[in-house]
Amino acid sequence: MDDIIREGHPTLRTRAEKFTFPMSDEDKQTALEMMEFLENSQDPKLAKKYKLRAGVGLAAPQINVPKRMTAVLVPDEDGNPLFKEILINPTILSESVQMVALGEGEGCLSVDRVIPGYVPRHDRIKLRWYDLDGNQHTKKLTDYLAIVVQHEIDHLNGILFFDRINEKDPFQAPPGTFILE
Ligand SMILES: CC(C)(C)[C@H](NC(=O)Nc1cc(F)cc(F)c1)C(=O)N(CC(=O)NO)CC1CCCC1
Ligand SMILES: [Zn+2]
Repeated sequence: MDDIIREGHPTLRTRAEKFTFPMSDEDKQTALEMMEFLENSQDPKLAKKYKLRAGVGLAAPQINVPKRMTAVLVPDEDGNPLFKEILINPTILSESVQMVALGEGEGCLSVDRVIPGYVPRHDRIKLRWYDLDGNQHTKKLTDYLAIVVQHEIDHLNGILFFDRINEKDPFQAPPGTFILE
């Protein structure tokens, strides 16, 4: 997974293709490797050894695979997986009017620079996705987990987090946006 493409690579600005089922073994293998990358990046020893930033999400376009799949691995305070899923053809069925933004802004595994500013996102979303076997799942997500998933789905649509930062005033978010510290 050291072949994470960086900002400037055209694949990061393309719309990824939907999967049809059954998925090829190759695509399933790629999905599992994406999750393995996140697990390794969150292992302090391995992260140190391979100089990895602890990743919580990775979208296939970031490894130059323009297909609609993303791995999400969000740990809880004890480091146990709060949400660990490979999302195939994820779609947001509904989203709250309430907006949220991380107080410290966002970064990206494909963006090697710090871009300050609030990234306004929906605080609650109803997510639908398929797993590697083609089973359908639906789940309501809130706060940080909702932020991660929206960040990853943006990658499937060629959107990067800084596209959503207010250009005139980076730390101005839409009125009522909940700032998550
Ligand atoms: C860009 C990077 C800083 C590596 C970010 N990591 C991250 O948020 N790590 C983290 C946070 C925790 F709360 C607990 C923990 F264990 C690790 C990340 O993976 N991403 C994913 C990405 O770039 N996907 O394409 C960026 C995040 C910004 C907001 C949502 C995802
Ligand atoms: Zn990213």
